[in-house]
Order: sequence, then C-alpha cells, then structure tokens
Amino acid sequence: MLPARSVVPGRPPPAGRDRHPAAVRAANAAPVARFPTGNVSAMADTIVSLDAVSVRRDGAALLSDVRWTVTAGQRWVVLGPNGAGKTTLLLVAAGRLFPTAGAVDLFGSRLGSVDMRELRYRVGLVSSALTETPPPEERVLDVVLTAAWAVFGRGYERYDEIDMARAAGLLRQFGCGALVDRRFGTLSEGERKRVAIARALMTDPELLLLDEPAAGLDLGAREALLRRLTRFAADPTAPAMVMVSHHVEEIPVGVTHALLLRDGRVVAAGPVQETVTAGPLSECFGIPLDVTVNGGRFTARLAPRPPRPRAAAPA
Ligand SMILES: Nc1ncnc2c1ncn2[C@@H]1O[C@H](COP(=O)(O)OP(=O)(O)OP(=O)(O)O)[C@@H](O)[C@H]1O
Repeated sequence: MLPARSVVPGRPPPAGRDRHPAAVRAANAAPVARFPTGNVSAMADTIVSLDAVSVRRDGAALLSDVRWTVTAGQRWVVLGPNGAGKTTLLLVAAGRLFPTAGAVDLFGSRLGSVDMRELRYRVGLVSSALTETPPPEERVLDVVLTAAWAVFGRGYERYDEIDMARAAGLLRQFGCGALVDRRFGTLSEGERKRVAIARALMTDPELLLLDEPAAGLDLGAREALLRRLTRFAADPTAPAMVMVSHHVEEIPVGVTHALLLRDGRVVAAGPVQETVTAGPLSECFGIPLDVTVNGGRFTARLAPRPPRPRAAAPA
C-alpha cells in the first residue's frame, strides 16, 4: 500500500516497488542524527531468533544446528575464519535465505509463513553478497535517498524535503556530509562503505546487518569507520546491530555480544567480554591465541609456545 503523501499524481512508483511504512516512519521522525525505533518498552523484544537452523547447499553444510537470538538494543559481532558460514548466517537473519532445517523468527513472524518483502524493509543489510550495487554515476545523496523506494537510480519516485534531510543527515552522521554531490563511483572504498551504511539506515530499520564493514580499508579508514560505529552502538535508540568480521581488532567499542562460528557451528555466543577470550577464540580459529582488551578494543595474537621441559641432567 502506498501512503498518499508519497505519491505524485500520475507518476506511479517503479513497477513492483512500494514505499514501505518504515520509510514513512523515518520521514516523519525528527531529521536524523537519531534512529527512532518506536516504543521504548519494546526494547526487550526479540528481533531475530534462529532455532536449530541448518543450511545445506550441494551436499555441503553451511550452517548446522544454529541457535541464536538477537534482541532490541543488542550489538553483536559474528567472528569466524573464512568459510565459517558468517555471510550465510547474516543472509538467514535478514530473511533473504531460507534454512534447510530449523525455524527463523524475524520481528515475531516465522519465515515461510509471511510475505518476506514486508519484513525485509525492516532490515538494513550491507553485504557484498548482495548483487545490486549503486550505479557509479549516481549522486551520493541519491544513493541514500533512493533506499526509501528500494531502488537504485533516481526516477519518477517522489521524495519530500524531510526525506532529503534524513538522507543528508545520515551521510553527515557517517562522515560523508561533504560528499553528497559526488558521483558514487568516484568515492574511496572507505567512503563507499560508510555511504552504504547510511543507505541501509534510510528506511529506519529495526535491525542493521553489516557484513565485514571494515574489510579492505586502510588503518585510517578503518578507525574512522569504527569511531562512527562506536557512536552508533552507544545510541540507545539505534536499531539492533550485527556485524561480521574476521578480526577482533575490528570490533567497535560498544559491541555487547559475540557469536563465534566455525564450520557452520556455533563455538560460543554471549556477552562480548566473556566470549572473545583466548579459549573460545582459539577453538574458533583453530590456533592458540592470546586476547587482550585495552579501552574496550580487542587484540588477538598467536600465543607464545610454552617453554619445552628441560631434559633431566644426567645422573
Ligand atoms: N552452493 C554451495 N555449495 C557448496 N558450498 C557452498 C555453497 N555456497 C557456499 N558454500 C560454502 O559455504 C561456506 C560458508 O560460506 P560463507 O560465505 O557463509 O562463509 P563466510 O564465513 O562468510 O566466509 P568468508 O569469511 O570467507 O567470507 C564456504 O565454505 C562456502 O564455500
């Protein structure tokens, strides 16, 4: 259903695209900087829940018996080596991939029993696994703005001043305020990642999923991104967040929980300070690791070998 206020008479939206009420809710909110997620009393609500979820493809087990719940206000990091199933897990949580076995509840609705197009608008997903990417010639402001209609490329959709303000505000929040008129294709990798996050937030999602947001960034760009994500994590009105990473160094301060995956199975899950520790992390990556925490940031390195026992002196 199209809200009347977003329709330009005689100019229908692109075929098959409706503007979701989430976008209207965003548009009606105070212009940006904060991310209203509705009733504060709903903060304990379950956002996404996986019960005994398995995913098999071509005989391979991508996920096996995963049990995991994300509630409003939580900020999760999903860690694991290459091929552990992190992206698969994120796509399941986004309602874009159906499990082979088990049950997934997203915003209280069981996957498979509801129209997923409705629920997907309530999830902001940034992943290179998505095939659609912004056209290189698209203006940065429009890359964010067009998320309100779930399209790439400005067409006949109508946008209100408040939509523009929200898009510009999100770009400012992620340090891209000076880039609004640039062509997307001219941005650096770090700038693109931050613009992609701003776009994912345009529809005021209740769940933000970031797949390796810091991958490929140089040290400065990584730290700039982590600073933004730290602020985001500290905002009590921001949506629940799940980010995937290979590196504990990429965990922003403010992440509350961690899930460690290996070979599609959960090695450990729980509060980040209890989970990102030497034991579970070593099991997850299959090597002995030492973990240190400094100012809320994590570092992992290969544990030094224990000293060899001395040979007994000859009698
Ligand atoms: N259709 C398929 N058939 C067989 N195996 C598959 C198929 N699709 C994916 N896989 C395998 O599933 C595993 C999990 O993939 P996934 O992309 O979820 O891992 P990941 O943890 O995100 O990896 P990375 O960190 O390298 O991005 C990988 O080993 C991948 O090769």
